[in-house]
This record gives sequence, C-alpha cells and structure tokens, in this order.
Amino acid sequence: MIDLQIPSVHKNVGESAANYIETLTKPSGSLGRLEQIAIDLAKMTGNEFPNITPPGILVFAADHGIVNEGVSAYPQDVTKQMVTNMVDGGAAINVFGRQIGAEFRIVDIGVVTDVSEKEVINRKIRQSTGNFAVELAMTKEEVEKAVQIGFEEATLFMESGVKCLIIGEVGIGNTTASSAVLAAITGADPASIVGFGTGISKEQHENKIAVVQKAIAFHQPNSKDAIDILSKVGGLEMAAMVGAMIAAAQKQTPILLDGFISTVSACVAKLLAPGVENYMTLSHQSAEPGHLVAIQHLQIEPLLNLNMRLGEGTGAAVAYPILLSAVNMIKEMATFASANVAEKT
Ligand SMILES: Cc1cc2ncn([C@H]3O[C@H](COP(=O)(O)O)[C@@H](O)[C@H]3O)c2cc1C
Ligand SMILES: O=C(O)c1cccnc1
Repeated sequence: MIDLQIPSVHKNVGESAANYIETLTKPSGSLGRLEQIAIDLAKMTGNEFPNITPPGILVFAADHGIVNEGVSAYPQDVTKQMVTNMVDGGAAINVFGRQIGAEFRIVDIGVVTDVSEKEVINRKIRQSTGNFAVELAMTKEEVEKAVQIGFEEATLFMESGVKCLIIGEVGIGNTTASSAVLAAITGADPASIVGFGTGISKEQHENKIAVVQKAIAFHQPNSKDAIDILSKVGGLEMAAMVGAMIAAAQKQTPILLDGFISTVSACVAKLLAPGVENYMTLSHQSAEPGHLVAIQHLQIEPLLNLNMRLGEGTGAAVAYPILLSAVNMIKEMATFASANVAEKT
C-alpha cells in the first residue's frame, strides 16, 4: 500500500499571501473569493506567488458490472468508444482542456474490452468490476492495486511538469457505483443520493435507487474503511482517482475536483488519507443530486453551478481560469506603493 501521510499546508505562507493581497491596488476584499483562492493555493504550494501552469488532466477509464442491472441510459460499449474519442480529441474534456493549455493523459484501469490505442496508458487491472448487486465489485487487493496505479500515474504526470491536477473519469455505470460509495460513507438513504446519470427514465431511476439500497444491505460496507467500501461497491477508476489525489497532496500540488464521481472519490481519499482535502478546490456543483451530499460531507464550496452533469473532468477544466485569475492577481497586480495610488483614508 502507498504511503498515506499528507503534509500540512503552509499556514504561514497563506498568512503572508493574505497580508500581501491587502497591499494590492483595489479596495480590501473587492476580488471576493478570488482572494481566498489565492491564499489557499499559496498555502498548498508553499509559494506566496503560486504556479499552477500547466494544468494536467488525468482521466481514468473503467467499466462497471452493475450495468447488468439496467442502471445507465447508455450501453457499456460507450466507455471504450469514449476512450477512443478522447484519444482523437473530440470529447468535451479535450475541447475544454485545449482551451486552458492542459496536458492530457488517459489511463485504462479496467475497460471491459481491449483498448489498442497506443496513446492510452494500459494499466488494466481487470475487465470491468463485478456486478455488486450480487458479488464484490473487486477484491481488496485489486482496490489497493488501483490506488497504487492512480498514485503512480499522477506522480509521473507531476514529474513531467504538471502544476495543477484535474482528475477525470469515464465509465458507464459509475454514477451508480459513486452513489453506493457515498451512501456507504455518509449513511444517507440512497434515495437522497441517486440521480439520473446519463439520463435514465423515471422507472429506471426507481430501479437504480433499489439496486443501491439492496447492495448496501447485502454488503454492509464499513463506513470507516475506504478499501472495504471500494471493494464492495466501488469502481476501479474511483480507486485510481483516490490514489492520484493522495499523490498530488503529497507533492503539495493543487487538485481541482470535478463533479459527482470526482467528489465522491475525494470523500474516499479523505477517509483513507485525512488531510488530502486541504489540497482540493471544488470546481462546480453538478446537477446530480448526490453531489450536494458529497459537497456537504467534504465541507467544500463549489466555484460554479452551471447545471453540468458530464464528468470527464469537464467542470474542472471550465473552472480552471478562475484559479488562474486568482494566481495572476497576486502575481501581477501593482501595490498601492509601487503604483503610487492613495490608500483608504
Ligand atoms: C457519450 C457519453 C460521454 C460521457 N462522458 C462522460 N460520461 C459520464 O457518464 C457516465 C456515467 O453515467 P451513468 O452512471 O448514467 O452511466 C460515465 O462515463 C461518466 O464519465 C459520459 C456518458 C456518455 C453516454
Ligand atoms: O457530475 C458528474 O460528474 C456526472 C454526472 C452524470 C454523469 N457523469 C458524471
């Protein structure tokens, strides 16, 4: 298992950033939350003038046996097809990634079919998880392997120069796995978490709630044991995302969370490695109802609410320029003294 120790954030650097922001040529507090974002990034990176460029988008792809229960609006084949689409640059995450000058990598951690594209990093652990309505999603060893792989791939990505990590996913059925994981962690009724995912019908939604309720009753996951929860009702890409988040936090690299799957994985990461959450910023609030439950659990404030519900890392890529604005503010604005502007009377 990977090292789970998370370094403390640099509180003193945050304090100097806050003091320095007070000297910039603007009324105190007038850049609102951008000011706190700059302070938070300074605390994470240990640099009063943080560098978050280039951002890196790391997508983990995997399939889910739970799709046999009729929980998604799309066929399982779409996972592999979207991996190909991402390699070809046509997915939403490619578009938004290009627009922010992001580096992009995609890892196959458990797609059910063979992925032959050489651009896809092949770290397949198994072909899809098991159907957790009737069996374990995966063994505890497989969970630990996926966490380890996520950790390794994120580490390599950061070593290549990435300064802010966006961790995305693709995997048909993963809103069901995320709902079950969140129900296991929070104890909340799946009925208050389960949403419409890719756009299922009302009948399918009722079935999806029942599937998650039954799975929780069947497996009785231990709410305090991240590995137990992932093994019983999780996903391979979720476990890899957890490992990637821990790697970023250990390198004191800011993590920009995306939507439902990303935030649920962040809740798991916090359970496994407390302190990891201090390196996270939440990009947006997804339309998936369970996202609010995860947000409240993590006690983190989303930057945007655009009614998005796609995943892939898209919300994070769209929100990244907000982080960049905060950083450029503290790096480039003149001070009252340097610009010879009169201070408040
Ligand atoms: C074309 C397409 C592209 C996607 N990109 C991300 N997702 C998102 O939707 C899926 C989860 O929803 P559910 O649990 O309802 O299957 C995941 O692949 C997630 O990344 C997509 C879904 C589709 C159909
Ligand atoms: O919020 C998300 O991340 C999400 C919602 C629906 C489908 N896929 C992802």
